[in-house]
Amino acid sequence: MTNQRKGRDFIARHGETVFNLARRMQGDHPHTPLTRAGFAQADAMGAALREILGPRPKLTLWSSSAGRALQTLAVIAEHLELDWHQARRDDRLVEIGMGEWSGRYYADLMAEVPGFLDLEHGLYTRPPPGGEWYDGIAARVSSWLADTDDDPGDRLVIMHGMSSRVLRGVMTGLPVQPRFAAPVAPDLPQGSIVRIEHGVETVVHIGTGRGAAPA
Ligand SMILES: O=C(O)[C@@H](CO)OP(=O)(O)O
Repeated sequence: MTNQRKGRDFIARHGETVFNLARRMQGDHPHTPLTRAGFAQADAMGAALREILGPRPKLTLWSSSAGRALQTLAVIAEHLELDWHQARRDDRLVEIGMGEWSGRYYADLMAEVPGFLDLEHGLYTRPPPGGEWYDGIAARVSSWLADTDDDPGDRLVIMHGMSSRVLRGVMTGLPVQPRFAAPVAPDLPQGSIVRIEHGVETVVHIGTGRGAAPA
């Protein structure tokens, strides 16, 4: 499926959190706060978007309902002189559900479940127990895309390492990767922003953070 929207979509991952810093898995955990590095990444994202869009752009603001995404959006909105309270949030934009792995340290899980992480792709090799798999993410982000297809003009969407890669994969029409059962776009450092227009992706800002996993 490719995106039918006429406007441009700017898609970014939230800034670094205390869990990212500690190499803990947060998944759909509702709130883990940003670190100072995370605020600096959000600050840089805001400045980059202001360079591209100017002050008070016509932009529909969307965010994952997770606190770390909303916190990142607050900093960006300040740069753009937009009202954070106008942002719309949706649970279909949250990070992969990590089930029993939620809150675990990557190092502990690597010792307990060797091979659970595909280090080359920065993705899991199996669904987390009680969690979600990439086809589930593709289904929920596709549902969000279908429901919001008639959003006017440009949009900014703040989400997460893995779920943003699946959304970007769906929007750019990448093939389903059998190993992951979903289309998954390449990983980008935390703090990066892509623009997708008519199904074509362009990286408009490269962040200084880490990749999706281990975060
Ligand atoms: O939830 C997490 O631990 C990571 C996984 O990639 O995602 P994010 O930090 O982007 O929310």
